[in-house]
Amino acid sequence: EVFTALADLEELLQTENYLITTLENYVKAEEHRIDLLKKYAELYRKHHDRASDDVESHVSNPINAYVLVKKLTSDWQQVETLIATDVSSEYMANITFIKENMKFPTQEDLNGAAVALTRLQDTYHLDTSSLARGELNGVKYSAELTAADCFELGRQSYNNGDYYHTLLWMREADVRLRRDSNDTVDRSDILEYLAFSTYKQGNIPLALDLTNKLLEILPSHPRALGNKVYYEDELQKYNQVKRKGEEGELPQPHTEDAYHDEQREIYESLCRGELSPPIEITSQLKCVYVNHGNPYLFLAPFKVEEAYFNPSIYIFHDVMSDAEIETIKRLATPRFRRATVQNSETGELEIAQYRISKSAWLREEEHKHISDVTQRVADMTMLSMESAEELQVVNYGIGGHYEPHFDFARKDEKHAFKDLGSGNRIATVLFYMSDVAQGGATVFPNIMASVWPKKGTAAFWYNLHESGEGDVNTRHAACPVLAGSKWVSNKWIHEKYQEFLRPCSLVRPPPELTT
Ligand SMILES: O=C(O)CCC(=O)C(=O)O
Ligand SMILES: [Fe+2]
Repeated sequence: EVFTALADLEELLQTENYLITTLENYVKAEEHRIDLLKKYAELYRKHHDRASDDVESHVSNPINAYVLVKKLTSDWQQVETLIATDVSSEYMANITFIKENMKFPTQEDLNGAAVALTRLQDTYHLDTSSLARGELNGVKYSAELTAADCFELGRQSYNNGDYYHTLLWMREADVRLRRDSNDTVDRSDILEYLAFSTYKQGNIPLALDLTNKLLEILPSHPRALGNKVYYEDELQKYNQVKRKGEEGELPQPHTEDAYHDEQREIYESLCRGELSPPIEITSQLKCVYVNHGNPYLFLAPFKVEEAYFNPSIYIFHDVMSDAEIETIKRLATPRFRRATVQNSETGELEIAQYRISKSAWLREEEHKHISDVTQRVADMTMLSMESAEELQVVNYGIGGHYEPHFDFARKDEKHAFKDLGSGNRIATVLFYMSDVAQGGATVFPNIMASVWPKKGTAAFWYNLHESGEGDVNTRHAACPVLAGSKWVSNKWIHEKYQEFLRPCSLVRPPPELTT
């Protein structure tokens, strides 16, 4: 599928360019054919009208008689041939070739792109009408959506059983249709989706109301007639129950659900940049130059900023050059696959809605720039790269994200990493290889920390406590990308060989001995 990475979407523009050219050429060919037919028609009409002025004297002339017969035999044959000429096959063959040989989106892509848009809408609190105007947080990025575009978003949501977004987008389609009645969508279709989704959301009176409106437009609409009876019945039953006072209590939210809702709220607020760590933490955070006593780093020490303290999250500035980034992107792009996650029960790799991006792995031997990056990670972290994984490159497309997760394997994940022989993922170094126009932060909901992508910087944290126990506070997520393209790469460092290397802190002196 193509919607999961921006790199693929760029190729779609090229496909579209070929399609447009084919369409233009087809239109030209058809126009030429129609022009010829028009000329024939005009000529025939002219001759005919002249003859009709005086029928008898016209046909009594032998030359005219000959011309008339000839026109209707051999000349007319040409007209028929021209009418029957199939200009379309050649162009259809062209289109088929383009679809088969170039990147082309599928129905799943359409669905994926629609789901991504509704996810962005929720996470970033974007209202439907601004989105339809092509605005993201007040910045106009794109053309307006038509009523038909909004209708399709509603239809996709409906097919996913998402009635909440169906209603939002169908209402918007309706508003836009009233404004621009030239649009290619029928109000009756909008009303039908609105009525059914409203019913699904439990509002029977409104569903009935909408169905009646639909019947005003199309009085014999078969489904609407059936639904009207059904809604009226349901409403009657409901009213009877209410009169008897048998109404049960409203279901109370399950406490576990409430916990998850709260977690989700924190996660999304962090993505919107509305939360930060408490002042007790932020007031202690430092920015320092670090050389780890490594003579190579004396002249160009690392610029390190703390994003959180205990667990420490470090931000290293300017640790990946533009040239390295270009190499990494170039090598990874042709190898991109939809990113997978490990099923914690079966150990199988599978695709999931909660992780949407494309990724590829790069080996050190492939390019000096890759091995340079590994060496830099060693210098930054002072850890051994002996047991580290290859470099994972990730590109996020429209609404691409990775919901809150741990990078380390939990105890119950028996199958966790293929190579647990090298121990668990002790640390993560996450390189940002692009700036992101809007959205796309890496956020840590347990500690309310966030790191915003900046090209050339890297985030570094330990996933495990010194005991080897997983640190639950490292739970983190990649927020959906709202505007722009997000490129990152991960270097996961494992426990093996780090026994004597792990420093207590990168930026703080060891605690002083007290007497
Ligand atoms: O892209 C990000 O900001 C985080 C990615 C991540 O957490 C992961 O790939 O494990
Ligand atoms: Fe992660």
